Amino acid sequence: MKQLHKQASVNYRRDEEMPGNQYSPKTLKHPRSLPRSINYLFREQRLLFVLVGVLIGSTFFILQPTLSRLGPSEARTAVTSSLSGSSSVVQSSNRGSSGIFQRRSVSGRVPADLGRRRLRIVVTGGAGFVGSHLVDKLIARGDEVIVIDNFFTGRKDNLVHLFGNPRFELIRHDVVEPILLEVDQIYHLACPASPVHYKYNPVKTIKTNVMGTLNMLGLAKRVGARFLLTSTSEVYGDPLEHPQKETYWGNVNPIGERSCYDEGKRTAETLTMDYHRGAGVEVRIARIFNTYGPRMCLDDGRVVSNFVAQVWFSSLAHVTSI
Ligand SMILES: O=C(O)[C@H]1O[C@H](OP(=O)(O)OP(=O)(O)OC[C@H]2O[C@@H](n3ccc(=O)[nH]c3=O)[C@H](O)[C@@H]2O)[C@H](O)[C@@H](O)[C@@H]1O
Repeated sequence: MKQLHKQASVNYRRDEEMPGNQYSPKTLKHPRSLPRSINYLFREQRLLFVLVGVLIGSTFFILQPTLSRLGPSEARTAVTSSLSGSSSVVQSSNRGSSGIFQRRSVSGRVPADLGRRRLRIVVTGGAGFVGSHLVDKLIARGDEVIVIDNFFTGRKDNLVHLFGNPRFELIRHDVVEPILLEVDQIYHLACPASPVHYKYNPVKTIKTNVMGTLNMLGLAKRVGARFLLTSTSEVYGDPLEHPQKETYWGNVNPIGERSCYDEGKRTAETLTMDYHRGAGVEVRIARIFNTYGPRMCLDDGRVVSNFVAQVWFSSLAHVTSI
């Protein structure tokens, strides 16, 4: 303590002894340095080079997001027409909003014939009867489609015509396991639909409806994708109202043989609405009634294919409840 005190007094004395003992701030740089740097910039056309660099950079960043979404040939068209001063641009609305794409005319940024932004879409159960037709529509519309299917009732034959298409991908995957993909929209169809198939392994049927739907809704929430569930008229069970309106809640036996499907789809609808209300996921539910058409198996077990098969093979049609 004594020593410290001593040192402090020594320092004090030294300060006193120094001539001109005032606080001297750091000397400022010479004011002439500013015009000198401007001079440096103007010399040898340096400023011109900087400006040209900025122009090239910003042109690249403006065009890059558009070009990366196009195929090589479309990108070439886009570049050519934007260079030649084409006068149309397509601007998409926010993902969270209505999702309808608005066409706006702004001079010379994006070419005229691009239409709306290409979407990346997952279709679960896309190898099935309804799913494969949906995939065809989406591909024809110009979108990128990823099909996820475990081929329980679906067939590769339904999609084989798309195998060479660069906008099409097929993944063998069971939706009861989570999967992470970057997509804009999810069409969730994976589920056996014919009574013969969904009663084959009822526990798996309800697991697909609950776990599969949870996984797909989780994905939709994570990546901000819009979600569509294909539900069924079976959610009305043995209806007491005819025809059934959307507001009708149904009459379902929760312990019957069909309940793995009926209650499974009802739970899937509940989950869908809870993700919408709780997590803000944009959702759609489509209750499909009886469908039929090309790619449906003759032994599918649903009412129309049953009639056709019976008429085809025995020229007699029986009406039985399955
Ligand atoms: O009409 C309806 O209510 C049904 O319509 C379609 O079903 P659909 O195409 O007619 O039936 P399938 O041809 O059997 O297609 C189901 C697809 O899901 C697939 N799937 C099934 C089960 C499973 O666990 N995972 C899975 O990917 C199947 O392999 C198949 O590709 C929808 O896929 C069903 O969700 C909907 O309930």
